[in-house]
Amino acid sequence: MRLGKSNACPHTTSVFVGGLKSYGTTPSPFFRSFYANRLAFLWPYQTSILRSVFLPRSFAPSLNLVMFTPSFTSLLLTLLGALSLARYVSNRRRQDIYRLPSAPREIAHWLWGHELLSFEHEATEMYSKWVAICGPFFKIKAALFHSDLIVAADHAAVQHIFQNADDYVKSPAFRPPVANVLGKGLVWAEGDDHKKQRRILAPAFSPEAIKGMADDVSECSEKLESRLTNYVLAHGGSATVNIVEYTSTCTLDIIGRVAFGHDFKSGQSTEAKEIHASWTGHVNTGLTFGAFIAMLVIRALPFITQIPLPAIKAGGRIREIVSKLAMRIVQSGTVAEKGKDILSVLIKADRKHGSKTDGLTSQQLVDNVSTFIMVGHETTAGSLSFTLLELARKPEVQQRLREEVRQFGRDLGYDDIQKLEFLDAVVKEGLRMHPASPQTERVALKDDVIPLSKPIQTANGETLSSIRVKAGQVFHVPFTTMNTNPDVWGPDAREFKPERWVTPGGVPPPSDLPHGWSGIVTFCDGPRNCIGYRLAIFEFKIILATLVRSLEFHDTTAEIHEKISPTLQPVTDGKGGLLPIHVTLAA
Ligand code: HEM
Repeated sequence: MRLGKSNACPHTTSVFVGGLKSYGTTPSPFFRSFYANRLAFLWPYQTSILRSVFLPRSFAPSLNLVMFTPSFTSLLLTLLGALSLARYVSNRRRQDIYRLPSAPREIAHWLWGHELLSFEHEATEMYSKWVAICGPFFKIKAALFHSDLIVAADHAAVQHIFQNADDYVKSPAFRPPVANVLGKGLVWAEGDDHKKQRRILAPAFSPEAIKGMADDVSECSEKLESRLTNYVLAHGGSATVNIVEYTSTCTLDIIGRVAFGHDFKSGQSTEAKEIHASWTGHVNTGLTFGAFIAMLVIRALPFITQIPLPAIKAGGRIREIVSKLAMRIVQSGTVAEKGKDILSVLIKADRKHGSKTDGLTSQQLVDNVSTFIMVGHETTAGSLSFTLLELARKPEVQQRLREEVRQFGRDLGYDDIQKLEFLDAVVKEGLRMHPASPQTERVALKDDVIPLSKPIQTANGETLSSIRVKAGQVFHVPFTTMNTNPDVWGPDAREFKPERWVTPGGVPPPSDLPHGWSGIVTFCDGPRNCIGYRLAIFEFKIILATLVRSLEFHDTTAEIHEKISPTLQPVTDGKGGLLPIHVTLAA
């Protein structure tokens, strides 16, 4: 058993601020530490190696003859071999990844490692299987000869990673695509830039601010109810719909109104149609093998996102549409003095403090509005659509929810909705089982010691209650796996059972659950948790209550898969963003 102090590397303690670009042509500290770990030992020999590899023997006389004699080459190779061995041994001594259990090595592909299997299966399905074999902290073989990745589903380890957000950053490979689709707003920012943006934006998501959004949320939900009801009536009282198209137009309407007072007209405005078309293209491209390779190539060569490839252009198009809208409003300065939308709140706060240095720049305002529009509508729509599917598959649960909602009458205000106990349970269960972001990734910026809640028994009988990791180590944190782990939630962990939340002892005690909203990690945790979680939960509840009071949802025979692209997506008959549900009027 070992509990030790962090073995921090003095060269890698700087914070990853501003990303690759802000370092100009100098590699960022992340890259320095990342590549230094792997290649530094070759550096003194670079000239010799390059010459011996690239220059034909006939050129030797013009260089240094000694270098090309066989005895020198064998000496050099022996030296390199000895150095590699010494480095390998020292690395093994300084980190514990070698001692971690591994996902079965025999099923790893020589080129794609375990990563292709994860990509091909349902969201985090393989991680759940490997947790059952290896426990909640293990390694997998990465694709393209990248060093092994650690899958972290251990509660203490995950809390440590999320709380120390300056030391565990989003992967550099993740940032260029984010900048491309969402802009350089809160999701993209790191370090001090992130702290500043977060401090300025947080008041726009306070409980009071969300309460101020209640009318907009209710109106948009009622519009959705009318649209679906009219569609069903027009089809003789029953119809099969792609529920994602309905939920996502509603959540887009809501975020348009609450983010910058814009009406997307129930998906009928030109911008709404363009966003929908570009997003659908983006999702479907993300499901292809080409996208899997692209992700790996971006991981190895992040600058590739500057090249105008079709998939990259599709993401850029979403941003173009949304930023144009946001820019129009920011530049016109026509912010309603009484406006409660996020942009009005931010611009008014900026005016009040008259701060040009401490506030967000116009570009950051626009980038954050783009960010909120995209992450604020597709996420909630994804989890909500799967929750409606669960209700369609469990008619008795759906009926219980309908009865509770109906008892409260039609006008459900912000305070009323908090009193609906079973609605709360359904929403928690939907978010537990179908997190909109099924997994995330972090990279260690410095050497560290990570605590474990479940100690690991090594092959030679040692017990590890903490793990030493080196700078550059990549972690995958599978939220869905953590939320549905039978070791934590019991044998019915993967069943949709909202009643567990209202039954004494139905949910494990907080000490057995991870740190996070309601003991689940759906909204992440720590300084980078979801800033919009209150809005997400509130709109989830209002939309669900509004729909079930007048409509009934039924399962179809369609086989629906749950994939990640880039958020949680239903896939039916190979098509992403398609979740058929049969709808009738509720008795
Ligand atoms: C069911 C709905 C939602 C879920 C499950 C969800 C989940 C998450 C998760 C897991 C993260 C952390 C991602 C990571 O660091 O890897 C996150 C971050 C974020 N979410 Fe959400 N989200 C939802 C809805 C929303 C809404 C409605 C908004 C805004 C209107 C929003 C805005 C954000 C932003 C800006 C971040 C980045 C926060 C930061 O890095 O400081 N999300 N969300």
